[in-house]
Amino acid sequence: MFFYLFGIIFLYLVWKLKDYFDFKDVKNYSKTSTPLIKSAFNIAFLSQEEIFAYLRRNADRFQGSYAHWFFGLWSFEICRAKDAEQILGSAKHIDKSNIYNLLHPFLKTGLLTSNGEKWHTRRRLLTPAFHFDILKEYLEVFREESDRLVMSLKSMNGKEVDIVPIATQFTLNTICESAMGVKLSGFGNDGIIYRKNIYQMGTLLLSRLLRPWLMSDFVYSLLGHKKQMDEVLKPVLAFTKSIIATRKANFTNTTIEETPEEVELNENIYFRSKKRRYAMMDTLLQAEQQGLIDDEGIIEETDTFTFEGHDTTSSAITFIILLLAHHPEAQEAIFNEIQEFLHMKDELTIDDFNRFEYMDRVLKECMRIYPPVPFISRNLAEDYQHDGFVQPKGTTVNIHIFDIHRDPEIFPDPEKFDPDRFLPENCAKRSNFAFIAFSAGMRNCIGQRFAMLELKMVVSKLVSNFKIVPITQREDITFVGDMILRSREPIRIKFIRK
Ligand code: HEM
Repeated sequence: MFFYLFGIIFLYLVWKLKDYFDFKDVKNYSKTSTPLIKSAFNIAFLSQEEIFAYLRRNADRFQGSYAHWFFGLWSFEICRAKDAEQILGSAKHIDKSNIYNLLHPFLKTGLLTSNGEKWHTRRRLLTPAFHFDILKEYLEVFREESDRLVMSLKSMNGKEVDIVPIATQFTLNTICESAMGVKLSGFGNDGIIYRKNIYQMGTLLLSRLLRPWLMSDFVYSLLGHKKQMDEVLKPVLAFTKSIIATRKANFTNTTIEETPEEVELNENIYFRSKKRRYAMMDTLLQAEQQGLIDDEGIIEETDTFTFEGHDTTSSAITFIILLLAHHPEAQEAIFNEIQEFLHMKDELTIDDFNRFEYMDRVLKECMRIYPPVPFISRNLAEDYQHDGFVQPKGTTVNIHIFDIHRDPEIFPDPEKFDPDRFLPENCAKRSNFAFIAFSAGMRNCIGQRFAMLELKMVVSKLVSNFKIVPITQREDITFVGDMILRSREPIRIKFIRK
């Protein structure tokens, strides 16, 4: 096996050496990190936490964006807002880089991973699923699930809890109900296995990404990694498939029962049925009836929404709670803001949530410090000039949201929690690309408003019912390199009933 591996790596390096000489311009660029063979091997076998730290060290060393040469692959690593603006603000560089191909066995080419015409068509098709009227329906799901979360935390009053699995279960419940219209409780242990295997997949993906010789499907399979990945993915893919089947059966039954007038009415409000709550998947099922998408398409989008819609929000909730726990003054200010809006009524409306200015600033500041998606990646559609050097067409550009959010020139004392950074007058002083937790430009997050509403609902319920007390200290957190921001250790919190 070792002999095989050595041979493959050697052939790969000889083949890639040509690229090194092709990229003459970048090679002379002073901010270039070119780990030589020995250190490149060290990087390839770094642990998840070491790779996260390595990237932060590089951002620090170059005090901004830099070029990176790693096993024959050139990439441009963006750590500053002005460079991110050049890429994300352009209508040209909208294609995802090859890194996303690693997600194909899981998400195929759904909205997150597709490019070109397919992406345009799907984005148009799915945008109505986030219409204001529909968000109102999701709000009810968020309310029910947040109430359930509060009940469960009350039963653990004052005890130390690890918030990570609690947040993940909450967000998986909400996405299953709002995206797929089914309650997770009806699927036994499937949700738990799904969550566990998504974590394992992240680890396997990173190890493939760090070892470029594994990019070839042939080599990946030859060395036995594909089998391992297939085993991890099997229950994940089966989980969404079974949910789609359940919803599909209901969808067909419901449409048969409706009168032509009802069908017309439902179509006008994005296929919402009066008989049951709308789910994002209904948009896809309706599109299927119109011949705009096939079975495969429904599966890839459902997998995409289930994954993107729960793991990101779970990371966001985890770190929002941690920061609130460390800032009782912010908990109190949010509570006071809620009281102003609750005046004379029991529950908050979608308009109230949209008017919460202070809470909005707190959530953004939390996602600035702890962006749930720490990096994204693009493929340059044409040559790109940077600092007098040309990054050639086809180069992978990695945009490190984590480092962009820590640029001390834009966010002085970046680790300090200061929601006032998001006061309108302060936002006006900086680039629109300085805070990009939801990315920006044409390929920004389609679920941004959905996510903000979910976060505001759960935060308002938690702050109204509990005093949130920290156990984990911020400086004790070790982050791991993954698609989503995760801590190696549990994040421990106490919820004390008010
Ligand atoms: C706090 C929560 C969230 C954060 C921080 C977040 C962040 C992001 C980011 C940074 C991207 C760009 C990805 C890239 O360029 O590779 C993205 C794209 C996307 N997000 Fe989110 N997201 C969140 C919640 C959601 C939710 C709740 C959904 C679905 C219900 C969702 C669905 C998507 C999809 C489908 C894309 C791909 C959009 C496209 O390429 O057209 N996200 N998100």
